[in-house]
Amino acid sequence: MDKIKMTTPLVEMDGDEMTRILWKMIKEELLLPYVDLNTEYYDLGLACRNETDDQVTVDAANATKKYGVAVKCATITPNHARMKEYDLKKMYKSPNGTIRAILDGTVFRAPIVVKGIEPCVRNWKKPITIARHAYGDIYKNTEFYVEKPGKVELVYTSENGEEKRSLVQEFKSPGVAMGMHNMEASIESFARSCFNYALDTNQDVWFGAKDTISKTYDGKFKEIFQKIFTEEFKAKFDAAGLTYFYSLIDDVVARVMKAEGGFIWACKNYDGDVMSDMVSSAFGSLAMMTSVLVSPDGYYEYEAAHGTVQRHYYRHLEGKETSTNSVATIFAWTGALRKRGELDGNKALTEFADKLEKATLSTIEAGKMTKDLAMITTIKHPKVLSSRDFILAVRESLDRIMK
Ligand SMILES: NC(=O)C1=CN([C@@H]2O[C@H](COP(=O)(O)OP(=O)(O)OC[C@H]3O[C@@H](n4cnc5c(N)ncnc54)[C@H](OP(=O)(O)O)[C@@H]3O)[C@@H](O)[C@H]2O)C=CC1
Ligand SMILES: O=C(O)CCC(=O)C(=O)O
Ligand SMILES: [Mn+2]
Repeated sequence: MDKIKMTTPLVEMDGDEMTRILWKMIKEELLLPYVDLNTEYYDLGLACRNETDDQVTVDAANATKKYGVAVKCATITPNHARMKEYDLKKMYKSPNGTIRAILDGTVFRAPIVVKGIEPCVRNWKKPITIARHAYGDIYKNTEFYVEKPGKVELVYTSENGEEKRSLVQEFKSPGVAMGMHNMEASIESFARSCFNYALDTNQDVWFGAKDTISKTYDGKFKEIFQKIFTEEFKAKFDAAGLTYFYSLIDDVVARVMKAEGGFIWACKNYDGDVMSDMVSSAFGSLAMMTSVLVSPDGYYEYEAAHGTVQRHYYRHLEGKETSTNSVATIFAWTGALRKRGELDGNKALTEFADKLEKATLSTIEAGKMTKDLAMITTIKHPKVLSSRDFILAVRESLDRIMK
């Protein structure tokens, strides 16, 4: 069989730890045998970020703007422990924060639903899609440790030198302080992408923020969502029988737990980060959630919602067998290949992405899965596979489908 050709390169961002191991296996076993992979490769592994003073991350984000579609492996965001472990020149910022700040947009995260893996929240009958604002807030903050008594102020200086200041805290003893921001234009495009996605997928939109406490910051999110909804989307929502619902974030969290699912939950950046892990884990496993960043300029970055699975990697380094679930990383590749195929009118590539997803899900439905799923499946006597054996089982299934 001839390999499927690709006309435009896909931006490939490699990553760290266990997901870097899975990345290589997925390419070797599930992609390269069938596709003449045309990627522009960026190594976002921590060693290379350190060598390039993190320039590689910026280059990868700019390449995504050039070609339109990227696929990213999970990466380490360094903390003090990682500084020592990797002998880093500095404590680099999150590559995801850097890339999302350059591309802007909304991250859509939806659970991968498969027979035999039921949500542990009994009343969830349909998937819940998290729409996470990808720009700003704590992911683009500035913060410091206050060592001695003194005053921390927030100061704004306009272009012609006028100042606006407000006291953050009069410190009598050591503490911490942080400044963060967001942009009206980014919040507007976040709102538009949520409402457009709702119309495309025929789902309601729920949004929660804490406007009673954060009257100006969260209040602005609430106001912009309502304005965009009323002015641009209400008529279309009415015609489609859909609704937009706003409430305080804590009320929304409580309601989500009692709901049936089948809606888009728009979340501010941090809420979406945390709640997507809660939703994916309750739907089955952290490794069963897709994630795509859709930028207002029409760029797409596909990834898994989970991290580098550090604990499994240390087992791997000790020479022990691991059973790490590669499904979300496989789906990051299929999402990116499908989008590349759609943009290039490359039907063979789009169909390949569909087949690889089908092969992955049918492997699980046949009772072959990694440990995280085996612990919760309703399938009797599941076969627990190692990281590699699961990918090989998907390969067998894919070979059958591709014939
Ligand atoms: N998008 C990204 O690039 C992200 C990167 N990170 C980075 O990842 C690193 C590790 O973060 P951590 O908090 O451990 O989060 P992880 O999401 O990597 O893992 C947390 C735990 O979830 C379970 N888990 C997650 N993914 C899988 C999988 N594919 N298969 C099986 N189990 C899974 C494991 O549980 P158990 O051990 O019980 O089996 C694991 O220990 C950090 O350095 C962080 O900076 C974190 C989040 C996102
Ligand atoms: O970039 C990071 O450090 C964390 C990212 C993350 O947790 C996510 O994308 O869900
Ligand atoms: Mn996260």
